[in-house]
Amino acid sequence: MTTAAELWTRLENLPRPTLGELFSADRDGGEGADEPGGADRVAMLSGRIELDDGGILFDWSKTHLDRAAIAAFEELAVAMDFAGMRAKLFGGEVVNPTEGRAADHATLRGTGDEAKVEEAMALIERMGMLVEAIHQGALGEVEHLIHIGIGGSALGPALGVDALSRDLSYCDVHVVSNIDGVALEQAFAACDPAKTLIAVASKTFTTIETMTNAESALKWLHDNGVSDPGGRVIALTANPEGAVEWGVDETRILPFQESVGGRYSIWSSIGFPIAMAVGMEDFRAFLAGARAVDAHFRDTDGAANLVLRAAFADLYYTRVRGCQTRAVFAYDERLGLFPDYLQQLEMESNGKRVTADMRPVDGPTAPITWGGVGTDAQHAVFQLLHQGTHLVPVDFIASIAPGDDLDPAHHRILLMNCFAQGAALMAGKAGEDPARNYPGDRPSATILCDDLDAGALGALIAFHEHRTFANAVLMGINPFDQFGVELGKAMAKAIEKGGEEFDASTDALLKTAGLAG
Ligand SMILES: O=P(O)(O)OC[C@H]1O[C@H](O)[C@H](O)[C@@H](O)[C@@H]1O
Repeated sequence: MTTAAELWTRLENLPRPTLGELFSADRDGGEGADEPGGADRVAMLSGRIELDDGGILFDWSKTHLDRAAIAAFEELAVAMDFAGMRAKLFGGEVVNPTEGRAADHATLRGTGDEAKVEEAMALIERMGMLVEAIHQGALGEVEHLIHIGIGGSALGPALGVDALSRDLSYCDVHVVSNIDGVALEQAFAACDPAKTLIAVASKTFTTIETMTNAESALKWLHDNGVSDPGGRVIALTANPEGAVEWGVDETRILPFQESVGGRYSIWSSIGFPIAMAVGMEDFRAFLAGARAVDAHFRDTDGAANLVLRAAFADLYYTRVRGCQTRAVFAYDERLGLFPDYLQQLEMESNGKRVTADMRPVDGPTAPITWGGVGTDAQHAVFQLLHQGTHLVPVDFIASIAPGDDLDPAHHRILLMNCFAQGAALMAGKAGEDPARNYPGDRPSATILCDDLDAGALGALIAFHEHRTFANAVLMGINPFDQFGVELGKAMAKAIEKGGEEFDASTDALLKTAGLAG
C-alpha cells in the first residue's frame, strides 16, 4: 500500500491547472483528457444533503480539486484508515487517546451506539420537560435568561440563539462569557431581576470565569430583592456533583456526558438556552438536521462524501499550496457568530503539533479560521482576498429563502453579491496597470441552504464538526483534546497566588498594574 508520505509527495508533484483551465470544457490531451469541465465539473463537485425540510447544496467546483488530486486523497484516506476511525467515532470507541475517551456528540442527536443514544435521548427528554415546564410558568414569570458559560459552553448557545430566535422568541437570552464585568453588567442592564433565570453552563463546573460570573449574577438577584436567588439557577454540566456542591438543587441540574467535548456540546443540555428561546420543537429539528449529516458522513465513501471532500480541499490548500488561513463569509446576518463558533471548533481541535501517536506532525495543521458576514466584509477585507499576496480559500454560506420580510430586493442583492464574489475571485481580470489587475484563480466553496431554519443550522454545524474530524484523521492528529489552553490558565493561577517570579516583562507589567504581591 502507498504510504501517506508518498501520497503527500504525489499531491505536491501533481500538475496545477488554474481554475479557469479546470472549468474549460475543451481541455484535452495528456492526463487531463478525461477531466470534466464546465457544467460537468459542477456536477462532479457539488452535491446536496437532504434534510427533513429542504436541503443544503455544497458546491466545491471552484476549488482546485481535480480527478488526480481526489484520487490521491482517496488513497490517503485509505492509508490513514479513515473508514476505521469513522467507525470508531460512531461506535463509541476511544478516539481521544490522550484522555482515554470516546467522542459521543453524535449520540446526542440520535446517531451511534444504541445504549449511548438511549442515555442521551433520556437526558434531552429531561431537558425538554424542564424547558416546557418553565415556558408554562412553573418557575413564575420568566422573561429573561442570562446564560453564563465560556468557550464551548457559550459559543454554540450564542450562535444558536442569534441565528434562530429572530422572528419569535419565548425568552430573551443573554449569553455572557467574559470575566470582564462589563459583559455581565450589560446583561443586567437589559433584564428585570424578578423575571430572570440564570443558566450556569460549564462542563467541568470549575472554570474561573464562569463561576465568578455566576456568583456575581446571584448577588445581583439578591441585591435586587429576589428572595431565593439560588432557586433561579439552572446548571448545565457534566459534573452534577460539582453543581450540587456549589448549591444548585438537583431538580434544576441538567447533566450531560463526560465523553462529550466542550466544543461539541451544543446538542446537549448546553443547548438549553436555544431551547428556551425557540422551544423544544425547533430544538428537535436542530438535532434532526445534524442527524441527516451524520447519516451522509457515516454511509458515504470516498469523495462522494461531501464532508470528506471538503476536508480534501482544506488539506490541499493547507499542505500543498501552503495557505495559512481559511476564511468563512456568511451572506446571512443570522450567521454573524458562525465564524467565531468555527474558530473554536477548528482551531482548538486541530491546532496541534503532534500526531495521535505522539510523533511530530509531518506538515502544517489547522489553518487560522477567520471570516465575517457579507456584504459587510466586501467593503472591509475583500481587497486582500482579490489582490493581496496571500492565497486564502474562502467558504461562502447563504440561504435561498430570505430571513427578512422586507422588499425582496434586499435578499436578491445579498445573494447576487455572494455569487459575484466567488466568480470574481476565480475569474480575475487583466488590468490596464498592475494596480488594477486581478490575478484570479482564487478558490472558494459555496454552501447554499434552501432555508436557514433550525434543521439547516444543525446540519451546518454537524457538517463542520465532521469536516474537522476528517481533517484530523487525514493528518493523523487527535482533534478531541486541548492541552494547549492549560499553561496560560496555570500561570494566571500562579500570579493570583503570588510569591512567584516571572520574566522581567511580566513582573514589570504586574507591578505597574498594582498586581504584584
Ligand atoms: O465548560 P467548561 O468546563 O467551563 O469549559 C469551558 C471551555 O474552557 C476551556 O478552557 C476549553 O479550552 C474549552 O474547550 C472549554 O469549552
